[in-house]
Amino acid sequence: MLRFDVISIFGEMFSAITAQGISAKALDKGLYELAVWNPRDFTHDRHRTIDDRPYGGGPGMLMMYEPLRDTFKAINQQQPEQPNHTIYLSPQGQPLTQQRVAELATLPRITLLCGRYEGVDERVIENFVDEEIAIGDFVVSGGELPAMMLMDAVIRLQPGALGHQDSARQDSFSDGLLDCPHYTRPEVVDGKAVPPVLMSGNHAHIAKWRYEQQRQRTQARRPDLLNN
Ligand SMILES: CN1CCN(C(=O)c2nonc2N)CC1
Repeated sequence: MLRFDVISIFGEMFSAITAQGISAKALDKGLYELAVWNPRDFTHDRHRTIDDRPYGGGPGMLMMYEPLRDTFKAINQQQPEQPNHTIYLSPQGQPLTQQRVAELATLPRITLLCGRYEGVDERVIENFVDEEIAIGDFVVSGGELPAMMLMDAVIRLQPGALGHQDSARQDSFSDGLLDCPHYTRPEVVDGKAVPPVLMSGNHAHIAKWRYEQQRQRTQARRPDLLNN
């Protein structure tokens, strides 16, 4: 079973994936397990301090090294026999792709470090992080939402997570192309009809049309994907 260990000072945010949807059902089915660790539990001062000002000056605060070091130590005492892959969510990371998601989905164990403030002391990354991943070229308030997006993408690829295993295969990017258009009832609405091929019952024609739609849509919207 895939195990996620998440380091966050806002662990309650993760109810967004444990309480609803495919990720909640997958948790109930035992397709993955999740443990959330708060670095404040690894402090020793009255104020449970986990952040401090940056050396050299500059705006904001940084997450300090020692509470994170001690959190990693506690995590790595769990199931030490399981190889652990530690990811720091950060705008400085490699952009997350469906290909990387598929690779991550094969791992037995993933630790996700969710930064807050201006980030973490660089020595944390040097000593404990295997991979930095960016969820996009924009900045959000912390690593929790990026972590949940990565987790959701990985969880839905776990066998048994989706009602129909084909769903994951048909997703956008799963074959390097954007997804084709989809339609459901009614057949005609506001003067717009479902493409007749989809009503033909001819599965070969339908598959051909869908693939052609994927290629046209990818060429029009994301030609960069066609160079891979
Ligand atoms: C310290 N904190 C800054 C904000 N942040 C991100 O914007 C981010 N994470 O992953 N992809 C991203 N983009 C997470 C880390």
